[in-house]
Amino acid sequence: MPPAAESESSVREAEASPSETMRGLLELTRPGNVAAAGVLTFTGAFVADGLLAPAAIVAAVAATMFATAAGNAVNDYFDREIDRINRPDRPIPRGAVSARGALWFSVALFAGAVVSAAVLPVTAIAIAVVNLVALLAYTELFKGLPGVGNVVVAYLTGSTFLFGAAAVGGAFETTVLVLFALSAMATFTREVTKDVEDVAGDREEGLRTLPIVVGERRSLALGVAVLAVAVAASVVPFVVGGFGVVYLALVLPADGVMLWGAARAFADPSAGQTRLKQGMFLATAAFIAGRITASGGVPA
Ligand SMILES: CC(C)=CCC/C(C)=C/CC/C(C)=C/CC/C(C)=C/COC[C@H](O)COP(=O)(O)O
Ligand SMILES: CC(C)=CCC/C(C)=C/CC/C(C)=C/CC/C(C)=C/COP(=O)(O)OP(=O)(O)O
Ligand SMILES: [Mg+2]
Repeated sequence: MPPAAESESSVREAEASPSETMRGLLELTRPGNVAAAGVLTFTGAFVADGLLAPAAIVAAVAATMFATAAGNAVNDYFDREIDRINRPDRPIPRGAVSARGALWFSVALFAGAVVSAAVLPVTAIAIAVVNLVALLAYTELFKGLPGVGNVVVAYLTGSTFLFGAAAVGGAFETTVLVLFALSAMATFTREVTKDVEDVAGDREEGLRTLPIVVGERRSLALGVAVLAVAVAASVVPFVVGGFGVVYLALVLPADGVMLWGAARAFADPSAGQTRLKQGMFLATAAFIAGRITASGGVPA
């Protein structure tokens, strides 16, 4: 960052009160995502093994929540110039948190993730190591490559199911793998939609995101195709995973909301990505309800 800009942002930082800074730090973590990622991790463990290993579940959920918070905070640190254009209301561009403060905050959160994951089985530790490296490398290495950043975020989000299941020794249960695939595909579609929403700032910063390289409509069409596959596959946990009809009663409306969001994105990417997220959270509830009402097929 050039000295003048640095001094300008430090002037704004000097105006931030302690309460504004605390609120800014909390906002950096994107607490809604942190909570949701924790729920996904719990769901992976629950689907794989029920509640038979509570200590491992707690450690896995904590690791995921620390890692997601850390990833969001370090993403805003690296994105601070782009966000001055795309998201001027985010904590760093608005001066609530200094860039250096955000960086050290993310380091502390990453340390929490490492300590929490260290007590888990080796498969879970391996997933955590891969994820922590991917989170650190995402913005600088992957985000600016067409489609690659979207795939990385999609993997990271889906991996929470694998991580939770690995924490209790069931990482590769069929149903867990299906939930991994469903959430990864839906997240890919939402990430592409968010890139369409962010084209202005991303182009200004020279990022070669999918919409910038292949066009916005083609990118959105790819997102719809990927989501359609996920929607079609979303009945699998009911057909082969033993998830009850309650699962269908929740996942089918979730599918509808996600498809609605993907279609809406062509006219309004911001509204579309928000709708997609709502559908994804409803689908998460469907997974949990499905496992609670599961019969056969899934461990007691
Ligand atoms: C077809 C079907 C049934 C799909 C399943 C969809 C599903 C359950 C997706 C899970 C999505 C979810 C609840 C993720 C947790 C939150 C999270 C870690 C999201 C990753 O977000 C990265 C994003 O770029 C952050 O941006 P923003 O949300 O705008 O802050
Ligand atoms: C299981 C373990 C140990 C870790 C998983 C950690 C998880 C669930 C990560 C998924 C969420 C995620 C990818 C967070 C990192 C922050 C990120 C990449 C946000 C997206 O950044 P941008 O592409 O800049 O989009 P924004 O415009 O929202 O900033
Ligand atoms: Mg960002």
